[in-house]
Amino acid sequence: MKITVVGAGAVGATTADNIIRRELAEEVVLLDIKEGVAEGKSLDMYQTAALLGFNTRPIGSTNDYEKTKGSDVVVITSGLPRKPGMTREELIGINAGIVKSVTENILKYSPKAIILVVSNPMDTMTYLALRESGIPKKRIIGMGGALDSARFKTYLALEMNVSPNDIHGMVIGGHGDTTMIPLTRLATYNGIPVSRFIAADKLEKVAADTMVGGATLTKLIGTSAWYAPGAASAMIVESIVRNQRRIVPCSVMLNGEYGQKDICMGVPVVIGKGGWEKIINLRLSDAEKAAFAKSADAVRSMNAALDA
Ligand SMILES: NC(=O)C1=CN([C@@H]2O[C@H](COP(=O)(O)OP(=O)(O)OC[C@H]3O[C@@H](n4cnc5c(N)ncnc54)[C@H](O)[C@@H]3O)[C@@H](O)[C@H]2O)C=CC1
Ligand SMILES: O=C([O-])CC(=O)C(=O)O
Repeated sequence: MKITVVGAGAVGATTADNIIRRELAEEVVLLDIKEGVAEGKSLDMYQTAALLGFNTRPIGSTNDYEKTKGSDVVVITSGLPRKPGMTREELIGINAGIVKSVTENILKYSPKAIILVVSNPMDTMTYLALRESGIPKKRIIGMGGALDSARFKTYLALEMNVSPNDIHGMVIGGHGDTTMIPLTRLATYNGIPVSRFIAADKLEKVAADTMVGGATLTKLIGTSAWYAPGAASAMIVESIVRNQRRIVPCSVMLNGEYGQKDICMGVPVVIGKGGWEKIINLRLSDAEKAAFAKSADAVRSMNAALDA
């Protein structure tokens, strides 16, 4: 098994670090355009092997795609992160060009790879990678809902003063400050609806905090987050390489599911060795359906900006 992570910045390096520590592949290639950075970070990571006991070999590359040849899974994190006060959508101008060229280069050397898109605005970048590559849709997955759901569970756990590990919940829709949909109605504390433990107004605040989870961190840190994004990306990679068939909300191409077509958006999917294997069709309430349709309108207008 060989995995490539493109972009050796905050998210890419953290993703690679999580993948390596869990020995998800024999080789992990980290690639960046900045001279020496991927090589340096890979060597730094490899020097933790003697301390942590893993056997995966990280390999750095300054824009040499030959080194990525034959990758089974590729994570694309290259691109600008937002600064405080910005939306993810404002990154489209620069990141679209980066994601397009990276996808082309990757597929030249790894035509069978499953691609996990992380760069923002993620739903549109996922759509772009699929449209430009023309590879089977099940091999292109956008990472957003895994992270948003982790944030949702964390805020629920903090509100209830319980372990996040006992909370189940999903965030679907677009990966944007106003487009994501935390499914409070379906969230549970070990199977028990969280509404039994949290008052309605508090639950609404948890949902609102989840939606601006990325913006809150960006304001605090000065750039966007990387620990949870890296862990979320590695979790999806693990479900692919170990064929765990976990249900994870991911941005995938819809063809009539959830009432939408020709758009990549976050819905629960089964993730296994073939990529996303099937979409789980949730029975949404009327309000949730309306929120999904509104979210789709926003994502669709962002996709239209690709051709503007
Ligand atoms: N989908 C999600 O849930 C999340 C998405 N993101 C997004 O991930 C992206 C990366 O964020 P960070 O790692 O924090 O940024 P960063 O600035 O730390 O790293 C980005 C890296 O990409 C590299 N890069 C730029 N153009 C490249 C190219 N053509 N080929 C290879 N490498 C190239 C840069 O040199 C830099 O090292 C951003 O677009 C950010 O918005 C971040 C967190 C969560
Ligand atoms: O907030 C951002 O710009 C980065 C991101 O997508 C997240 O952390 O959810």
